[in-house]
Amino acid sequence: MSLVIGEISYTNILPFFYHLDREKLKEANCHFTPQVPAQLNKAMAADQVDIGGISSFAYAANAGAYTLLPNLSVTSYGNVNSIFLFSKHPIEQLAAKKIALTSSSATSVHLLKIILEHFYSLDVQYTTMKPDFTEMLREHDGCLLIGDDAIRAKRELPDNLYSYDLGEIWYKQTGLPMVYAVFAVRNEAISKQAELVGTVYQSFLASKQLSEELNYQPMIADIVKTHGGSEDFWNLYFQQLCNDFGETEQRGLLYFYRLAYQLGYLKHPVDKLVIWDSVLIKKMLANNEM
Ligand SMILES: C=C(O[C@@H]1C=C(C(=O)O)C=C[C@H]1O)C(=O)O
Repeated sequence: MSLVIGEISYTNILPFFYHLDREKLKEANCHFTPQVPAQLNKAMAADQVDIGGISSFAYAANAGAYTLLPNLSVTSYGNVNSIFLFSKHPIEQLAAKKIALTSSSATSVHLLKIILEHFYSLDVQYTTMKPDFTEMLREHDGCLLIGDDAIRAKRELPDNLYSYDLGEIWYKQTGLPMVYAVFAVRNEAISKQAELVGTVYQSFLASKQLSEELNYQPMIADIVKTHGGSEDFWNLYFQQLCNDFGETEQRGLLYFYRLAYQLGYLKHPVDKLVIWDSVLIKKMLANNEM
């Protein structure tokens, strides 16, 4: 029995991974695979990754095959600070303009399309590219970057460019949080090895809780060393992200799915989320079945 754990290679997912007892999980035959979200989405759809963080859009595209893990997400109520449309023109003037989209995202590219099409009534031309800010803007009017690529570009943004935080726009337009990443597990992995899935789930939850209790220290000190930026920036970044997945976050996500379906980005409507039963998990733990 073994499980492949997908690990999004951006700092925003760190609260779930920083305090994991990786040695213990490796001894239990878990393997970690760090990749950008679009690659993890693909790998999970191809049965190469069993459990972990994926783009929330990828859950909707594979809803029948995956189950969501409760209380875990990467969400923002307003500014997300790492998902930006950078543009040579004000957003209202983007009709028929050319936008380069990062190839590492699934949620944010659809979020941008929904924002421009549904909220701004703009028809825009899109090209998908590797997340290279300079290359993307060479022949395009704007570009979408996410994660650490977006944080770096925003830090060094030339004065003549506009930047739009997609989390902020979504919240202003809908009054709802935006869920970028969810934690999912392939249904097959639950049916074959529920105990190990439970152990991994509890480990993610414990890491998240400890991260919150410690106010994201010392994680932030490590991030400053590896990614630069100030402690103040990262403190605010993690304070503004929400890692819960309760009723309001789920409502925001379902509204995103509704618009994605209406605009033709999802083949099937998703109006229900299948979430692993946390009561059952607790019972299994209490009975020492995990
Ligand atoms: C907040 C972010 O959320 C990420 C955005 C994703 C996407 O657009 O598909 C996927 C996973 C999240 O970790 C970010 O990368 O900045």
